[in-house]
Amino acid sequence: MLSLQVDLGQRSYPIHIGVDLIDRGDLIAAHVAGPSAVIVTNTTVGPHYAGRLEAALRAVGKQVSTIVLPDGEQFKHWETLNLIFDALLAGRADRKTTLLALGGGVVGDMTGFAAATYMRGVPFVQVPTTLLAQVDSSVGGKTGINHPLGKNMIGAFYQPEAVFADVGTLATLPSREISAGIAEIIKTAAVADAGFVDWVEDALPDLLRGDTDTLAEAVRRSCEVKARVVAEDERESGLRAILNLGHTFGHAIEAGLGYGEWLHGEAVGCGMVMAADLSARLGLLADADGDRLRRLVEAAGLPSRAPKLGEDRYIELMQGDKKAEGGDIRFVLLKSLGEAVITRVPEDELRATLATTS
Ligand SMILES: NC(=O)c1ccc[n+]([C@@H]2O[C@H](COP(=O)([O-])OP(=O)(O)OC[C@H]3O[C@@H](n4cnc5c(N)ncnc54)[C@H](O)[C@@H]3O)[C@@H](O)[C@H]2O)c1
Ligand SMILES: O=C(O)C(=O)C[C@@H](O)[C@H](O)[C@H](O)COP(=O)(O)O
Ligand SMILES: [Zn+2]
Repeated sequence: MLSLQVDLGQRSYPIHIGVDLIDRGDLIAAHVAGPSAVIVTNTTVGPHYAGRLEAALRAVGKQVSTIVLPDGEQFKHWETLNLIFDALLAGRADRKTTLLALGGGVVGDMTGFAAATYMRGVPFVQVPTTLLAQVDSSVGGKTGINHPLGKNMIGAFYQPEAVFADVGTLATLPSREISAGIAEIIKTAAVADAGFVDWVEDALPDLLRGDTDTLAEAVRRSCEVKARVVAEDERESGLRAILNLGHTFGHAIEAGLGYGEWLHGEAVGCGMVMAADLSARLGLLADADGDRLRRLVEAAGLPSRAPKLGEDRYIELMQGDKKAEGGDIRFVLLKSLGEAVITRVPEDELRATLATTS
């Protein structure tokens, strides 16, 4: 096992990365202050892993119950969130109850938001089981749900007590989901670490075949970058927005097609290619670097051609982006593979990118 730290003063927390961590009741229970824990999972992950996590916590004397949510991005909304509240209230969960998010980013984002708001805040622990959740969503405290008009539009910044990234759980993850996780790895590298981009290119075959050591190294390197950015700008008043590379386009694709049609990682992969096109068009990024990013996205098994939603529809959806100010869309663009910049963009250049990439 190896460990990193997210430095946020009194709200600092560890990220543990290793194999079979969900069996480590001793380590996990150290972040369950009261006598009770409630595992929140879904119908796919629960049958694989909830029993092991329950047994591990009971073995160290914790009372444990489990809430099972429907599976899918299309269920990341109010009604599903309410299922968590219904079960917590029916089970008389109190303020000392710790929630454990066992699953991918959807379970993690909803469990975190439930923890932020149940009785005005109870502790929660992230136990991410997708590559995407281990490299990105379990870290940093962005929690929330989708709205038909926009992605992650209702939520809270609320940090977990700890993150346990058990890379052994990735053995049951479908290959399409591995590719989706690689999209966020590429993003993290592209905005902050040129050496990491080189590493991802070399490691890609091993990542795609699910080699445990390579996956663990990708989780470590990604979390190292994310922890650094979050420690500097927890609430995205500036720097943290670089972690949104590809998301302005990507969120428009997700909402425009209907949540769950494309995976979040697929939309981000394609969104990065669109952002690179726009960066090159504005003279910020060399064409060769844009091509290199597109080749990496495609080699990772991700789409690089955007769906045809129509230019006006894309623009309408992107105007609702959380980075927009007074209706002006702000984009995370690239100056090189390893350095990002956040800027407004002339509409004709944006339309040119939409026309050529979709
Ligand atoms: N909070 C953040 O900072 C942040 C960052 C990135 C993404 N996100 C959010 O995360 C979500 C995407 O997360 P995701 O890609 O993990 O999707 P997901 O949570 O939908 O999980 C993907 C699929 O894999 C299944 N699954 C999970 N673990 C498994 C395992 N070990 N074995 C077999 N199947 C498994 C899930 O049930 C689901 O069907 C999006 O809603 C996105 O907005 C949030
Ligand atoms: O942690 C962040 O900050 C990110 O932007 C990470 C993204 O990968 C993630 O998809 C996040 O949920 C997007 O945030 P949003 O504020 O644009 O909804
Ligand atoms: Zn993302």
